[in-house]
Amino acid sequence: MDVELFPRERAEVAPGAVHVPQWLDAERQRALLGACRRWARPPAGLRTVRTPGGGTMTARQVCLGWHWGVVHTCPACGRAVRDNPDCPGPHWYPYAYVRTALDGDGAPVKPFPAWLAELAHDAVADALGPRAAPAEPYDIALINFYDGEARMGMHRDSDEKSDAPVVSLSLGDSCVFRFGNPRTRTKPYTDVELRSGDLFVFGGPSRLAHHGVPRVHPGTAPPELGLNGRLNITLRVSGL
Ligand SMILES: O=C(O)CCC(=O)C(=O)O
Ligand SMILES: [Fe+2]
Repeated sequence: MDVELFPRERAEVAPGAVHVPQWLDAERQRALLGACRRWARPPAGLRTVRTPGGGTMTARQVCLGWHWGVVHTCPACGRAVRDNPDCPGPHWYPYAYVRTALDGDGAPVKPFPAWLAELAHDAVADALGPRAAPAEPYDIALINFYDGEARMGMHRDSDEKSDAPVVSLSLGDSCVFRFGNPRTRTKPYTDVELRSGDLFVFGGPSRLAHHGVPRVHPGTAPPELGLNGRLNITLRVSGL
């Protein structure tokens, strides 16, 4: 990793949304990457997630603690569909947190380790202050792997029953992380470059803000990490 002439500064991107550059040092990044490689293996390993309407997400995902995925498939058309006018079947919001990889190999979700809950707690305390750290333990990890072509559309993390801040850790290639507002998927938003080792925490008035990843910059990972592509680990409190 190049040494910066001027270190990147921490920034409050929106109320309750803080970017802390280089929060994980090289050794902790390597350790977290090693854990992600173990979690990505079957059973209940890395999978392709379906989108409502019959497509697939370009980032592939593995979950810990609770599995987030498609639980309702339209009986008429077989797709994870919310509102398909061509389909005579009833439609539901197709996603939920469950304990098995229902839309993968059907195996039980891997456990959420205590050390990861501690890491999430420390991340919130560092980014937002010790009073912002929730009393309930962090118990969900969604780990997304992006190759150079992968993206993530604007969305809100709204399936949790807790308002505890979301903790996001990045490894590997840099990306453009678009952080918006709770009301619309469009402007106003701020584009932030997230690099390997960066922390981003969003809670309080920004807990339900729209966000997404419009672009990954291939080949920008620190060479000593040994990862082609980008991993993002989001840690959440389920409230379930
Ligand atoms: O990859 C990222 O930085 C964002 C991931 C995300 O928004 C999510 O998993 O819900
Ligand atoms: Fe998200």
